[in-house]
Amino acid sequence: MTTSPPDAAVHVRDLRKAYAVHEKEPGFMGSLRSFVSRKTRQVEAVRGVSFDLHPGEVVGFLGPNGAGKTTTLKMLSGLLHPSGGEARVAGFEPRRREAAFLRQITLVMGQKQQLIWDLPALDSFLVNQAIYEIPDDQYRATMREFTDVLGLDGILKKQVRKLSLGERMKCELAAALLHRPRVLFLDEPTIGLDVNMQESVRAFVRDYNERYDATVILTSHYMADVTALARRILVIDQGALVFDGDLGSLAGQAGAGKTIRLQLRSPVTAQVLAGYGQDVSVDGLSAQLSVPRAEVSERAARLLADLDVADLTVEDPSIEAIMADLFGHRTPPAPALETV
Ligand SMILES: Nc1ncnc2c1ncn2[C@@H]1O[C@H](COP(=O)(O)OP(=O)(O)OP(=O)(O)O)[C@@H](O)[C@H]1O
Repeated sequence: MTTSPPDAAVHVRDLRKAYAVHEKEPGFMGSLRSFVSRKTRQVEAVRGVSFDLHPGEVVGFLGPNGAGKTTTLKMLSGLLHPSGGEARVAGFEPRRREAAFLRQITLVMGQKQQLIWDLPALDSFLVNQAIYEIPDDQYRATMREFTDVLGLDGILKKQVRKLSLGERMKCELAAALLHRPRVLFLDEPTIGLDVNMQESVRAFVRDYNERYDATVILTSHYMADVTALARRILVIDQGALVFDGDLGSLAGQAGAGKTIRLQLRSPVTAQVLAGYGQDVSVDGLSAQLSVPRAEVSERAARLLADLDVADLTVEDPSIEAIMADLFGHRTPPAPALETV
């Protein structure tokens, strides 16, 4: 067993999880056969993941569908027992689910809800106040703060079932953070929300992180969440950590090109620009193209020399482009808006 660095908020070494999956042929005969002899297959969802997070760090946890993100977060919050390896969160072993540990963490799953459906959110908050033994003055202060940052005025006394998806998600977040946890596991916290609501959730998470120096692990299919909140990125693929670093290095590793944006003084066709780079698009006197990272200066110099350019800017590739480079067709599109 390794010892965790004394200041690590999250310490993970060689963490593993294998699920036993029962397999059954389709149809009635399949059911009969599986009744007589049951076939079991091991799915290695997480295969030896290691990382450390220091207090206050916000990391984006990315990977294609089925990579092992949710399984890792469930192990770190103690909902699943690892098949091997070691995890410590805020100094606790998550699998023991000690009360003192549960007071330090929260797990928010955008697809699941903890609020009581038929009651106003305020009632669920009071239940959480009792469960986490939050003193009255702290409860009132936190409620004031969350109401302010999340704009909860006017929705707390409505039945949860009557709230819009975005209003409900705001209440879910407030309920999950009411006990002021120091470590946040946020699994798709903005899923299905419209762009404004996604921005409110991001602003809330940013504010909470700064106010309480909270450590945050965030998974999201909306890359804007990740770029807005996280400086460090962990990428998991088929249960293994394949990247740990900043966005710029991830772009370098993925081999994604840079984007050159042009403002032209006289029109140029896409065919002409195709001689300078790829993924060319032209809209009147504006154009953009993608060029290999190592050749940015040479291509930019040629464009400036050959064409009548009013302005030229160079941008890093979007994180969507990076993930597409890394995982190609396995990268899921952002989910469609959910209706409730
Ligand atoms: N309860 C379970 N029983 C069996 N297999 C499971 C179970 N939960 C997850 N898996 C499998 O483990 C693997 C990892 O799943 P996990 O949900 O952790 O991935 P993920 O990265 O969160 O994916 P997504 O982005 O689609 O939510 C997948 O192959 C999945 O099918």
